[in-house]
Amino acid sequence: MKIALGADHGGYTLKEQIKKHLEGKGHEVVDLGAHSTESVDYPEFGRAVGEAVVEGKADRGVVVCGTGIGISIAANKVKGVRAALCTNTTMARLTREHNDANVLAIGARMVGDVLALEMVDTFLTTEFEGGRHANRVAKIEGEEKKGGCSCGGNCH
Ligand SMILES: O=C(CO)[C@H](O)[C@H](O)COP(=O)(O)O
Repeated sequence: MKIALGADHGGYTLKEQIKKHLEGKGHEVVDLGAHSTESVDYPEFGRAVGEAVVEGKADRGVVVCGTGIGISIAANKVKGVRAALCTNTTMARLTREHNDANVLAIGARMVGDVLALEMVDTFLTTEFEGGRHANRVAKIEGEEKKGGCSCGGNCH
């Protein structure tokens, strides 16, 4: 699989570990930064990963910041992104099975490295269940089309 990775300074070290882990398993990694622990702003990295996924430059994305919160919010601003902040492997599995999440968000200051790598593996190996969940994901996509304005999707 082709995986886009992004992190701020708080997530940089874990992002590097995830990169090594994924490459060791034969995945192709698209590393969209950051490239050091120098302080940076997480929104640009969340956006970069989100765009890579919706533009088909990566199959899925993983984003990391200190809590995982800011970078997941940023990634979710990109239309078509369903970024899920997870803190355990059950969430990582269920967000694939039920939400068809395409970006996994992790808080490097919140979870240990071993758990983080397990969540990544679970996220990448779990398929969307479809069925009743497909209707719900379609409704999320419908909300995106409305674009937060009153046009009903006509102006986009
Ligand atoms: O978790 C984050 C966003 O949700 C950031 O990683 C965090 O806010 C960075 O903080 P600092 O600049 O103090 O290292």
